[in-house]
Amino acid sequence: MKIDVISIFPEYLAALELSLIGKARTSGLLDLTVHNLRDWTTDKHRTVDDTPAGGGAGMVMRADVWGAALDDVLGAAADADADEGANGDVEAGATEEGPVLLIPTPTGRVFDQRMAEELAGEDHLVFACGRYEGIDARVAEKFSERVRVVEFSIGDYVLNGGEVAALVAIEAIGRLSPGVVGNPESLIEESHGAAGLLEYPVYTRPTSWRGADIPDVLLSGDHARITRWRRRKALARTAKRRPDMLIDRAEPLTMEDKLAL
Ligand SMILES: COc1cccc(COC(=O)c2cn[nH]c2)c1
Repeated sequence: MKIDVISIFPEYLAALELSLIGKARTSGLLDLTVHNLRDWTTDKHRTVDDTPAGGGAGMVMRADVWGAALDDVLGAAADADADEGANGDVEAGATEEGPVLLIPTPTGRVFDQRMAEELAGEDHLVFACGRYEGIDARVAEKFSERVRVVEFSIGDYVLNGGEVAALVAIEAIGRLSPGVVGNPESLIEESHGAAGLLEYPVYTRPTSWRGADIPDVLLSGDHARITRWRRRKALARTAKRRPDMLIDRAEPLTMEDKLAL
């Protein structure tokens, strides 16, 4: 998978050189490049923003600078000159192939494990990290004529820029890419995973710690019993903390599940 990130603070993305994502980059599993948006400016001061049309506080990021950067980074898929059909119509919008342009924004669709799974199957992701009051709306509008554009939010709060949201999404997506996580098994029982429940509580040595012991069942060696216990704990935790996850389930609850609630 190829990932490009465009930001005025490329050093913010240095965390992607560490740990699993860092190893995936070294091994070539993940081809990740961070770009400085200012490299596409043409003025002496390398200006990327201007005052908001219609007034208001703060600054807005310029469409011309973002357009130049995205034309380069998205490559052929986003060629600015539309290919006209025989009757002169501009070719219809974005296709299911080609790169996906991802824009972190408080106004976006909420990023969740489903979206991470969908995006993990893509060949090329381009993250446009906005700052200030955001990016000129014509950028998402015009590029959506050429590529798939996903404006996404990582939660209902406002950050100073999209870099942190891009780090969250890249980690959530990257770890699902084949080969990035050593043992794919560990991806199955996770919270928000296939079971559609929060994960059960986990324990390890020491067996006894400050008067609290590991639940006996986990030391019993009876794997069927352990599996049942873990399912019951996952259900109880989900019912208590995220009852919304028990409604409209892809995986309906079994009778044993319902009895455990
Ligand atoms: C592109 O326009 C803007 C405008 C304002 C802030 C940001 C940074 O993203 C967030 O604040 C965010 C992302 N998910 N939850 C919050 C982007």
